[in-house]
Amino acid sequence: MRIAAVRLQAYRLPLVAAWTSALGGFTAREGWLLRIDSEDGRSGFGDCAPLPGLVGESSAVAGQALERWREQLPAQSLADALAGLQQTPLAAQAPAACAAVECALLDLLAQAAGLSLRGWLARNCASRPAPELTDSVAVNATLGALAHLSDTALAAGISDAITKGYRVFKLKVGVAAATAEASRLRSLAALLPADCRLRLDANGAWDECCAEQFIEACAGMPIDSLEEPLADSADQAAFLATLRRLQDRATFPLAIDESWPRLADAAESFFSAPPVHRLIVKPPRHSGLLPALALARSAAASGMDVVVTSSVDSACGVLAVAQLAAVIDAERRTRGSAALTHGLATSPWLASDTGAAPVLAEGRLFLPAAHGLGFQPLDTFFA
Ligand SMILES: O=C(O)CCC(=O)c1ccccc1C(=O)O
Ligand SMILES: [Mg+2]
Repeated sequence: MRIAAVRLQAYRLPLVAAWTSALGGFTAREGWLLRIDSEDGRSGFGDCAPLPGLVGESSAVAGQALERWREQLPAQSLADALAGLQQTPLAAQAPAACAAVECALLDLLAQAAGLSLRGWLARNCASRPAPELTDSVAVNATLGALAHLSDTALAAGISDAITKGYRVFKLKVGVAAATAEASRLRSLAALLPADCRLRLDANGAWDECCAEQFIEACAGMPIDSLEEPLADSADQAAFLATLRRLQDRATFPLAIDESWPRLADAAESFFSAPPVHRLIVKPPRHSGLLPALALARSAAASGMDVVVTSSVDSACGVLAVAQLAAVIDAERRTRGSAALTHGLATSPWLASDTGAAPVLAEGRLFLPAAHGLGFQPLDTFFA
């Protein structure tokens, strides 16, 4: 099956409230929806919305890469386009753009095979025998930055999330003083139902001393995990050694998220003795769903937990990551472990979207039954 046309549509989606973290924030998400039409009249979709410093390349680099692919892809077969995608230097230079192209190609291949995208991944790329998929994945509620929530707003946010069936609540920390944040968390933790946990993300806010103080202060609290406790350092060996020391002291998993790209070159030695217990996987950072699945499998084989998250992405981007989460969960269950909770409940942060976002209920994200990705853009896109 050949590619007939490639179309791009830029978008800007305002948030319902400002997103803040130790790495700054944003009030809107900007990116492109990519549509690839095949000669048989089907359309596949991909989302490209990098967040420089957090996920992927700059917008300028992403835009140029998407233009290049728009010129190069027509008349290629889907299989050739997919096989060639990771071979070009553009794949590493523009991982978010590459992920969008890959997603649209996989959408078309899965539709042509009469399979959901997760079904296609499970059949073509996952372990043998193909793991048994579920149609929903557990997700955390995404509450925002602790420092920017009043006690009242925080209590209301948690109680609303509990009503909606969430059991894991994600909060950004590292915005105010670490000791003050830890003592607020302690008061909050005392009010949580027994089966609920806090998932924290410092986005690299702290030096070793601060991180250690925070982690000590959290001892005994129902913490699911803490992402990126440690500020970037030019000395990679020292960074990893400090993370390892912090993980040894913590009673909960520490997670690597945005510092992965600097560690990826030494992935083999990293996975031979992982310094932390958890890796956050974001396909637009890793050039697509297939490289992200390969990375997730390396991490899982090393004993790490793998959590996939979106980055307040549009419905198209969230669906792609959620399809991957279903496959990662299924493989984890075949190893006898319970599925983890993923960071995919970000759509409520968007005041408008590119299409229908996946249904969130009972603390889970429900995947569409449709063949392919299951994304349909609003009529205003590609009009
Ligand atoms: O995981 C979630 O629930 C929300 C995702 C999230 O925290 C995030 C959103 C945008 C950019 C970076 C991050 C991050 O995990 O650091
Ligand atoms: Mg994070």
